[in-house]
Amino acid sequence: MNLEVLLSALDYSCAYQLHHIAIQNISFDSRTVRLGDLFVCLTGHLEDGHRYADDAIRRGAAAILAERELEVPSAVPVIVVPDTRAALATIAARYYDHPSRKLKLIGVTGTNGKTTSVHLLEHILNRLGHLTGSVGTMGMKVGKHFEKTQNTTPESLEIQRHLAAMVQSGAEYAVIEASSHALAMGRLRHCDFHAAIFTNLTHDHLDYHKTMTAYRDAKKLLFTSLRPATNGQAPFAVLNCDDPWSEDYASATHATILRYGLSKGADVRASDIRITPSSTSFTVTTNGRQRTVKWQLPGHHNVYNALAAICTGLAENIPLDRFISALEEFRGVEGRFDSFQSETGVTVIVDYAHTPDALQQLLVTVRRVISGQIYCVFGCEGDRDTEKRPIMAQIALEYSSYPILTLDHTRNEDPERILHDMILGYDQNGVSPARYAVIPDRRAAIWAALERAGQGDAVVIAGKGHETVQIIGSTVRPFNDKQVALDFFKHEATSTTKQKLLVP
Ligand SMILES: CC(=O)N[C@H]1[C@@H](OP(=O)(O)OP(=O)(O)OC[C@H]2O[C@@H](n3ccc(=O)[nH]c3=O)[C@H](O)[C@@H]2O)O[C@H](CO)[C@@H](O)[C@@H]1O[C@H](C)C(=O)N[C@@H](C)C(=O)N[C@H](CCC(=O)O)C(=O)O
Ligand SMILES: Nc1ncnc2c1ncn2[C@@H]1O[C@H](COP(=O)(O)OP(=O)(O)OP(=O)(O)O)[C@@H](O)[C@H]1O
Repeated sequence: MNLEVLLSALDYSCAYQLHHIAIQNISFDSRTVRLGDLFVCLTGHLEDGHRYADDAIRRGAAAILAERELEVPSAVPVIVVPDTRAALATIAARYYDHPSRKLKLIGVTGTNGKTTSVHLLEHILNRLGHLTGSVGTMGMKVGKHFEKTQNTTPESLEIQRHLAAMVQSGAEYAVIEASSHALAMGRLRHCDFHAAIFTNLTHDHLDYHKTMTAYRDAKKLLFTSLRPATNGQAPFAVLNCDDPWSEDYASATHATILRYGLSKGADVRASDIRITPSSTSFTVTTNGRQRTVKWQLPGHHNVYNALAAICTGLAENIPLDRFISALEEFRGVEGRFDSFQSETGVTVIVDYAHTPDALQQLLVTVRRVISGQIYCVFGCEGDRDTEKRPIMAQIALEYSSYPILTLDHTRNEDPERILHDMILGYDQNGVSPARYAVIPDRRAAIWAALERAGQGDAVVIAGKGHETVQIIGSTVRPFNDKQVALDFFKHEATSTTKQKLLVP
C-alpha cells in the first residue's frame, strides 16, 4: 500500500516525501520485519521499540513510525507522531480496510465470564447457521482456521488482521473478548462495535489500573465506542443489572440497553435455579414469556452467562425457543469447571478461577454438589495484582474444607513473597496451620490433595484451567493441572498393581 495513503488520517511530521513509497506490511516487532515493511516503535513495559529501529532497518524496513526523531543509519524515512500506539490502531484499520464495518462485532467485557460468553455465543450462532469468528484467551478462530493469541485481546494490528480474515471467510459475526488492558491501551480503537456485553466487575488487575474506578473506566470505553445505527440496525448494550457498576455503563452509551439478572427489573430474568451434580436448570422470564432452561454448565455464574447470551439473541431478533435449544447443547469451555471422577470416587475439578469472585463462585458451586470434603489447590500469579492474594486465600479457607496454597506462574517474582502475601491474613487472624497447607511445588500440592481425598470428596484445582505451561522466572515448563491429576491416578493404579504382584 502507498505509505502516504496509509498515513492519510494521521497528523505526522517527516523530512521525506512519502508518496513514492509502497509498504508491504506493518510490524511492531523488529524480529518479524521483512523487506518493504513499515516498523512501528511502541513503548512497552519491558522494552522501548524505538531501540529496535536499527534492527528493523537491517531486516529491510522501508519506513519507521516513531514518537521522536531517530538517528537511523540509512535514508529510511522516520515519521513522527505523538502516540504510536494510537497511530498503529488508525493505520491498521486503514490497512485492512476497516473490517469491523463489514461485520456484526460483539465485544464482551468484565472481570470473569468473557471467554465462556464468547464461546457460548459462537456456539449458538453457529448452530443457528451464522458464520462467526472469535478472538480471546483461547485464541482466534474463524471457520476451521485457528491461531494462538499472546493476549486475551491482542494489539490493534493483530485485531484488525483477525477481523479482516473473518470478513474474507464470509463471517457475519465477530465475537471478541475486550480486556480492560486492551481498552485502556487503545488496542480496540477503530473497532466499530455493534454490541457490547458486560459480565461483571470485581477485584482484579489493580496492579495495572490501580483503582476500581480506573478499572471501571477502562471497560466503559467499550460502551462509548458502540457504533451509530447502521443499515437500520441499532447497536445494543447488554448489562448485568445485579452488578452495581452496570449503571455507569448504561449512562455512558447511546445504544439500546438490555438488562439481565435475577432482580425484578431485568429484561431477561432467571428464577428457580436448581443445581445438581450433572446439570443446572432455571426459568427464564422475558417480555412476559417463561421458558425452562436445562444445561450442563454448573453454577449461578454460568446462569448469568446464559442470560447475557439470551439478551443478545433477543436483540438480534432470534426466536427465543431456537436460541435456548442451541444454548442447551453447549458443553462449556476447556478448563472451566472441567471435572472427572476417579475410580475411588474422588471428584476432580479443574477451573480457571484466578480472581476472588471466580474462586468464591466456584467453591460455592462445588459445595452445592459435593457433600464430602473439598480440598482447594490454588496459587496467585507473580508480577500481577498483589492485593487479591490474601483475599483469595481467605475465600479458600471459608469456602473449602482444606486449602493447599501453591504456586501459579511466578514469572519474575520471588515465590516466597507470593506465598507470604497469600497467608498474610491467616497469620494476622491466628488461623491454625493445621487448617491449611503450603506446598510451593504445584505438582506436589495437587498430589497431596489427591492423596488426602477419599470417596465423596472433591479436589478443586483453581487458577490455570486450560493452560499447558507454568512460567517460573524465565523458564516456561510444560504443566497442565488436569494431566497432573490424571498422572496421580495412573501412578496409584500402577503402584497398587505392583503391590498386588509383590504379595505372595
Ligand atoms: C505488560 C503488557 O501489557 N505487555 C504487552 C506489551 O508487551 P510489552 O510492553 O512488554 O512489550 P516489550 O517487550 O516491552 O516491547 C516493547 C515493544 O518493543 C518491541 N520489540 C521488543 C524486542 C525486540 O527485539 N524488538 C522489538 O521490536 C516489541 O514488539 C514491542 O512492540 O505489548 C505486547 C504486544 O502488544 C503484549 O503482548 C504484551 O502483553 C503481555 C504478554 C501481557 O501479559 N499483557 C497483559 C498485562 C495483558 O494485556 N493482559 C490482558 C488480559 C488480562 C486478563 O483479562 O486476564 C490482555 O488483553 O491480554
Ligand atoms: N459470570 C461469571 N461470574 C463470575 N465468575 C465467573 C463467571 N463466568 C465464569 N466465571 C469464573 O471465572 C473463570 C474464568 O472464566 P472465563 O475464562 O470465562 O473468564 P474470563 O473473563 O475470560 O477470564 P480471563 O480474562 O482471565 O481470561 C471460570 O473458570 C469461572 O470460575
